[in-house]
Amino acid sequence: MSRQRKVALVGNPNAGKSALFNALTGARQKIANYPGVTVERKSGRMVLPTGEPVEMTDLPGAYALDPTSPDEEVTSKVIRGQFVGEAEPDALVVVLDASNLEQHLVFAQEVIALGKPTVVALNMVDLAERDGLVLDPTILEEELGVRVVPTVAVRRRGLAELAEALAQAETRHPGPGQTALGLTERRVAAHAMAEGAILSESKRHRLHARLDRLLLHPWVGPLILFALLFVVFQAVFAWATPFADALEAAVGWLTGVVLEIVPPSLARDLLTDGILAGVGSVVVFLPQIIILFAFILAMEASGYMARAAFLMDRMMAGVGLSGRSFIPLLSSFACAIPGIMATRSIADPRDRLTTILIAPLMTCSARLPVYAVIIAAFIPQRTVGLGIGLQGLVLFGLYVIGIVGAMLAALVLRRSLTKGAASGFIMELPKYQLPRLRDLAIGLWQRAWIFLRRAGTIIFTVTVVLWILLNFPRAEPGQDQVDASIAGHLANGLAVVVRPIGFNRDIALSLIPAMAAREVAVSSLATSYAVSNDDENAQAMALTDRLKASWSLPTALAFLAWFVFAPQCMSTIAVTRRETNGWKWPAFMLAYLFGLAYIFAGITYWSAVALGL
Ligand SMILES: Nc1nc2c(ncn2[C@@H]2O[C@H](COP(=O)(O)OP(=O)(O)OP(=O)(O)O)[C@@H](O)[C@H]2O)c(=O)[nH]1
Ligand SMILES: [Mg+2]
Repeated sequence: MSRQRKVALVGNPNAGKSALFNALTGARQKIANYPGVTVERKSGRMVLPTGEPVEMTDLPGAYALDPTSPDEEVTSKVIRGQFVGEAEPDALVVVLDASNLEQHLVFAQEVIALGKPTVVALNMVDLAERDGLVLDPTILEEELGVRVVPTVAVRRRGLAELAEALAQAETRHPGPGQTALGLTERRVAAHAMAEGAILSESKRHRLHARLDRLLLHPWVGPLILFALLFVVFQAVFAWATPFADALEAAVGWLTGVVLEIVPPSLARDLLTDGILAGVGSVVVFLPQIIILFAFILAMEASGYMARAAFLMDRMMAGVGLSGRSFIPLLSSFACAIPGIMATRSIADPRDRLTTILIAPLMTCSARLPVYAVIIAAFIPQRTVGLGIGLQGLVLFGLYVIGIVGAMLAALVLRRSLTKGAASGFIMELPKYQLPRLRDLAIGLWQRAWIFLRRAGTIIFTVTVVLWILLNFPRAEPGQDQVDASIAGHLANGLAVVVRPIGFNRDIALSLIPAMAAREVAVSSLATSYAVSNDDENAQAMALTDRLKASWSLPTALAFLAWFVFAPQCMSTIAVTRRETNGWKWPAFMLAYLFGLAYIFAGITYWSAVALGL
């Protein structure tokens, strides 16, 4: 029996390869409206109309077979069969953006010239039509010597024809006389071909040009971006509050039910103090996470995010980074791990290293529960004029401090350890699109699921282990259980180190387990308060009320400052080790971020005390 044949999807960034891959194989690869989304190859299975199953591979976008960045290198190696452990593809699907034909044809010619059985997917014909372009695929077929099938990946149009063409392409020999042309010749040919294939063109994209003039304006643009982000963080608090309150009430109610029906025992304590108080205190932040990601996903899908990258380019160049770093840094707002992986699209190694080192300063979504619980407890829920909520303002401020900290860190790094000139920015701007509700819903569902899965696995496990360490050995009568426990002893040791920056024993107790995941800081605070408090009435008390009762405002602010900088996440360190091939840089990252966290928490605490807060 012969092995299953392989088909690879190739094309320029943002052509719709991953969207086509998802449509053909039923996979759920991330797609977004900016170049450089896919940085690793991914495989799936599809069945051709002949009944033959083939293995489909989605590749990172590339501009040439001659790679200039690590993600392009993946593409180039896979296509040529030089990727270790991966067989050479038997056929290729070249994905073109029909509304950006001339540019995409440059790379398409290079790929077709390899002589493999190839089909061209003329994707995004809907956008081309919208822009008033009328295209003739048969003219392209003649010029390119391969089948050209119009598709709309996101509406599953043209998929059957594409599969049909693919089945035939596999049994057909590649066209004769396809000599590899140089870049300039291919550019000239691409221009001629695009000209020939475009039958007519209207001026409908004038509106978009006008929109770009506004959104990319040197000073109006950044203002709009700033205002937009401001609204996002206001919304995170204002809209989420009723839902978060309802979830909190539900957890409180459940705790009441357990206390009612389960007789007093250690098992009941584990349920109420460990699981409900601990994990429950994190899960209540689901609404905030969803609202934040709804904005991020909508900004990505509409094409605005790529404009934001353009706006930021100047500022990034100022600190020695290129706009290329924007997307990885942006991804780090969800989580530093995909962010650090996305640096593979940065060609310059020093650029890339700098971006990896500052990525953990972008506020990942795991910090949101920590920020939100402290803000809810210590920042009054009032407006500061013009209907601007103070809580949302503080949250916005924390994000801004993270960004400013990252830019300053980059500035210092680029003048010392990762010295070098900033490289140019070559990102093309995607077209504006209205976000599709279905894609938004899927994206939100995925984010919610990631969050809940973390709560159910890592946060759950760490909280239960902490609960055990907090409960043994048992306290003598009259002694506080936390003081008597193993965890309490460890925390008292660490407290000596963090007391100068205003941290109490309970905070010290939460810092070590929070290395597993930042949200654990919240669950371990909740659990330790629940364990040290035997009063059943107090057990139903919300974490925010307990915090208010036992922390001073300077301590709370210092805790926030700590979390802006502290590298409280093992997985980030692990992925940094993998991406930098060694322990040197992750060790450096840990040291400089903990150093910054300590210093800034200290400054915050002492300033707040001096101000009499
Ligand atoms: N209107 C329309 N949008 C599309 C079509 N195909 C893809 N898109 C959108 O175009 C954007 C880019 O799609 P992706 O599949 O991420 O592109 P890609 O080629 O995988 O990009 P990289 O991974 O960055 O190389 C996404 O916002 C998609 O929703 C299409 O046929 N029509
Ligand atoms: Mg992709």
